[in-house]
Amino acid sequence: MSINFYSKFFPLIKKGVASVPFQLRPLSTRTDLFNVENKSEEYAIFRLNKPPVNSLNLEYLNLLNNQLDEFERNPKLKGIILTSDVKSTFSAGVDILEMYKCEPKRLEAVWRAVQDFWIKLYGSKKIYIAALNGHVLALGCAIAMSCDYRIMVDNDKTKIGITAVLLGINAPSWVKNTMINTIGFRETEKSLKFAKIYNPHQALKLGLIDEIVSSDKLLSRSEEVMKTWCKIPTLAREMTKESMRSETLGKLVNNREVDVQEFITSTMDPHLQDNLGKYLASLKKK
Ligand SMILES: CCCCC/C=C/C/C=C\CCC/C=C/C(=O)SCCNC(=O)CCNC(=O)[C@H](O)C(C)(C)COP(=O)(O)OP(=O)(O)OC[C@H]1O[C@@H](n2cnc3c(N)ncnc32)[C@H](O)[C@@H]1OP(=O)(O)O
Repeated sequence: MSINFYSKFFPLIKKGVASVPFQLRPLSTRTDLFNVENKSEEYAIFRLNKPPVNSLNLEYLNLLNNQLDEFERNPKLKGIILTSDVKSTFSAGVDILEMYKCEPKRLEAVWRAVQDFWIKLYGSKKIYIAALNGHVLALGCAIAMSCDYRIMVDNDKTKIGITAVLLGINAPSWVKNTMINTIGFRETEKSLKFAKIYNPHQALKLGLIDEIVSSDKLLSRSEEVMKTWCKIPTLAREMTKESMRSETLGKLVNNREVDVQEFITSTMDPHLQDNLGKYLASLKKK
């Protein structure tokens, strides 16, 4: 069995990048939109910071994809804690303005960047812990589910879930598969079919998240879990992750064009555009 999981799929994402030689990286990276803090040689904290809700547009997805590549190029780094500096939101998913009244070419680029992000994250051999400080919606929920472990703040007002169906969107098969792998088939069917949104305690009961902690303990608990897992023999942990995830990953890697076309066709549908316009207005009205 191949142990080089990421580089097995990576050339399919961005030809040639897998051969970029390893270089020494700075201790931390800060941009206006995210912050990476290397806590030790072994793990880093990756904080999204695009107020008001960490919505994912093309430029942001490209930036985040570059950062995931950066993590992969560091062989000493074992894990990443993914969280957000934005108050009360982890991520509200794709920037709806990218989907509403959009140009097909731009929409295609957005979707390819979304696919890249999921393939890099779900396919990474490294340990990803999602420290969920706030709302985790739509693609934000798919991102959290693609991590190895989810810890969420204890706040009943915080929401997690995917409500695509309310707007007439059938969630892509790789999102469904990720959810099935997290909470099982029956709960996924109910969750997606009925646009279920959960508070942290409901999500914990379902297995959508793994732990709940008070907000002041979110990072310390995430670091505690990370430190424990960094002690597990790396090769065996990586091989186990690969064997658990390769089938699901391969279903998108080998089917990207169909997934792109399905997304463009469904998003450009006039009925969906109408729904998106109303939905955007309802968000702005609040
Ligand atoms: C189109 C929805 C389809 C659902 C898609 C389902 C997905 C299936 C899974 C994955 C892949 C498929 C394709 C993926 C698509 C998406 O991810 S689309 C994004 C769907 N996201 C949402 O429906 C979340 C919408 N947002 C909210 O519910 C709330 O904003 C909140 C995150 C709970 C935060 O609430 P609050 O703190 O009260 O903040 P406001 O609602 O006032 O929002 C602040 C401003 O941010 C704007 N905004 C919110 N979300 C988005 C977004 N996703 N894209 C762009 N802009 C967003 C909001 O309009 C406010 O703007 P103003 O300040 O009023 O200008």
